[in-house]
Amino acid sequence: MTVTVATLGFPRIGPRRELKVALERYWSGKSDRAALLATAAELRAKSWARQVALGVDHVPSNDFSLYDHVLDTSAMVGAIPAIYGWAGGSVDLDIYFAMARGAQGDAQDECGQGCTHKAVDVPAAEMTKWFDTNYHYLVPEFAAGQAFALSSTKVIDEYLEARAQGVLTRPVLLGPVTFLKLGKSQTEGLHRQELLRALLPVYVEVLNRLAAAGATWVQIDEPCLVLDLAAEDRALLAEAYAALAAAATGIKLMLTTYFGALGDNLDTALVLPVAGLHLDLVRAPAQLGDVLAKAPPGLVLSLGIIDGRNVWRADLDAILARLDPVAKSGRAIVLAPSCSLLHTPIDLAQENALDADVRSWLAFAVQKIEELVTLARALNEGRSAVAEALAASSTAATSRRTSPKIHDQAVATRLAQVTAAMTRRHASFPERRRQQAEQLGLSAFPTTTIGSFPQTEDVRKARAAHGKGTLSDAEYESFLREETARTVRWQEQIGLDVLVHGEFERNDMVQYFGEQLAGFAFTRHGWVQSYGSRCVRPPILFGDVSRPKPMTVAWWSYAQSLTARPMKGMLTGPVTILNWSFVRDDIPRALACRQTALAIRDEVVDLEQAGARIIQIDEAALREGLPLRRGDWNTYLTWAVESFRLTASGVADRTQIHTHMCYSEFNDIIAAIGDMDADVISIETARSKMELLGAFADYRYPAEIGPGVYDIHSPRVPPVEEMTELLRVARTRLAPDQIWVNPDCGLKTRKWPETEAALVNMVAAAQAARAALA
Ligand SMILES: Nc1nc2c(c(=O)[nH]1)N[C@@H](CNc1ccc(C(=O)N[C@@H](CCC(=O)N[C@@H](CCC(=O)N[C@@H](CCC(=O)O)C(=O)O)C(=O)O)C(=O)O)cc1)CN2
Ligand code: MET
Ligand SMILES: [Zn+2]
Repeated sequence: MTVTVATLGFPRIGPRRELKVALERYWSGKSDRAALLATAAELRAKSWARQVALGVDHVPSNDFSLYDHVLDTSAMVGAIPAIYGWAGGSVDLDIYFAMARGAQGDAQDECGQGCTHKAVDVPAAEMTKWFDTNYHYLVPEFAAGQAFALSSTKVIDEYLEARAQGVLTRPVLLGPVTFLKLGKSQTEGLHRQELLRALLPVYVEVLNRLAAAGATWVQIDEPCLVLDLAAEDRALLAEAYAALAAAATGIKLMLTTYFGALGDNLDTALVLPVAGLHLDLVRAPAQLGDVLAKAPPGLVLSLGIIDGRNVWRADLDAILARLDPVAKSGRAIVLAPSCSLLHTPIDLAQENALDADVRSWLAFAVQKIEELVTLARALNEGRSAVAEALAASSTAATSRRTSPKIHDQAVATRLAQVTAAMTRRHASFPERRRQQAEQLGLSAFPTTTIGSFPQTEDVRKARAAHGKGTLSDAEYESFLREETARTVRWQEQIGLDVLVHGEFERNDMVQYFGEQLAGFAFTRHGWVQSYGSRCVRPPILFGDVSRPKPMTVAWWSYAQSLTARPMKGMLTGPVTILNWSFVRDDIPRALACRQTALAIRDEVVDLEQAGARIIQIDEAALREGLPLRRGDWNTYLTWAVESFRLTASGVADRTQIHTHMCYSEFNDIIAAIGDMDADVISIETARSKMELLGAFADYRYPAEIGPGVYDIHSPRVPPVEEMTELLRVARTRLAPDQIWVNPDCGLKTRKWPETEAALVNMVAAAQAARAALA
């Protein structure tokens, strides 16, 4: 039987982030809807054509999104919260982007049809991490009596669009059970079974329309199948797929799982009435044996054997050795990446500045597809048909394994000398707190920000020019100094208590450190979507990590020299550096993390020596690194927390260590957060209205907390009363002397006008809280 090749999803942003540019132009009013939609269509056409040219048999459609595929699904089924004022019918772009980004005033109204729009002031929907990735989705919201109706025909439209270009695609849908599981309801006790029963007719309608349009296969993603599931979830899956199989005409479903093993859900998955099943054999290689033993003979297996979550070139010989017996068994198989290629950069061919050795060890989305096609040809036509490609793969694997670039004896020696004492502060928190209060002398409800200030076009342009050499080192430096000085003065002026330098010199909180640490490589165009138009270029951790020289001390010293108020030292922690990088797969993650911890520890000590009284070590990604299965949590949390403590514990008791985590689910890991033993933690709480403080209160979290009162993900300016109210709620959960006042996260994505207005309001809210205390 012929082995075929599928991609489960291709990056949406375009090789040069064309989608980002088009979206931001549209949002700022510099272009119109037609221009945005034309760019989007062009990107889709190019990505389909490219995949066809590379030899993909099952090219996906509806993997593209203007913002997020979960939001697309909410639009498809008409799950639009009442605050967005949707009147039914098809969900238009204004509502779509209001859900994605919030909306304020009438600035965004550009229907251009002469209708009078009311001024709107709505917050964005909640955004959270997609499984254990750095991709964020918009959380679906379900109301009491939630009804569903087909409200966006995007999936059908894009199928037809590709078809018109001669490409018969396999449309991608987010499966109904995962969709419901990712969502939340404002009403307690809203039954998921009722929701599912209301939802299924929409899915049936979509499948029938796709069938009518000519689709034969549909990829239906149910990554919830790799999570710990309750009996109730399993029942929902059974009910959902029975209904889809019974009602949908002629469509074959490829049930797609990724990011882990089916594990104890395998039997559940295998009895679902679907035509195919996709397995992540990178995260969970061992499951292939079980599946082969148990799967009904007619079930098409899609084998996810190329890593969709990392950038390493595959060892094709090793993979072929595993595939041979499956191919010979006569079962229909499809070769695929482990998951959508959304999480990898697009094309290594664009990288001409990478170290040649490191480059030869890498594969981005395009190269991964080439690997899949090579593997399929080896199985279909024999190895000799692709001898050259196989030899190149094998040479690269050997080169990487034996390269002197990845080992550093000094790092190994230093790691061997780490003691338990190095992971503990000297005194316990109450004693540290006393010393810190004495040294800092802050008032109640101290105000601060999380670190970054707006990364304006000017800042980015200056950095780009400096990179190109058209702006000299001295010019760039003096530009950054001026930005920093202005920002420090402004923070003093509006009355913030603890200041930051603004991070203008940083391209990104992880990449900036990656560029200065030994053991990391970085790309020019290796962008990966994080949310909406926002992208990151994850550094590539390929070797042992060390810090050749101080990284942030000079900028901190300059900023502190401008003010008498405490200036926070600002660092990214080792767990976050690790989780937001592409990490080597030849040593355990825990070890790479410890190496990074030692490097950042050196920076912490140097900042203290330079005079820093407060040092913030951001661990924004600690939670997203949590394994998807509860049974694996402890191991991870143990080494992650230990790495943080190793980083933070080189300082005196009077030095205040802050950490920052911008997410809102702590209930499950609050004990580990406590074990980190930070003096102050800032967290994201504005969108969830302080919901998560319950976890801290129940745990009797002893240290100080800055629950974010300003949702920085949206241009919306929160009024004083809104933040005062959030602080009032915080006071019902925490002791007044525990509370700091700060935004949810850094302000790099914001513009100055809204930032200024919001922070002035925030300071006023803190003053109101102080007054209420007196
Ligand atoms: N790594 C990481 N993950 C994270 C976060 C984070 O901050 N970092 N925050 C959370 C939310 N996610 C976010 C992800 C990205 C951005 C973000 O702002 N990204 C920027 C890019 C940041 C960057 O690397 N900037 C570079 C490159 C900027 C650039 O585009 N330069 C132009 C040229 C500039 C010009 O001429 O205008 C180019 O290279 O083409 C720089 O400043 O130097 C963007 O998409 O716009 C924000 C939040 C969770 N995950
Ligand atoms: N210090 C960083 C900033 O303010 C923390 C961001 S967490 C994603 O941008
Ligand atoms: Zn943050």
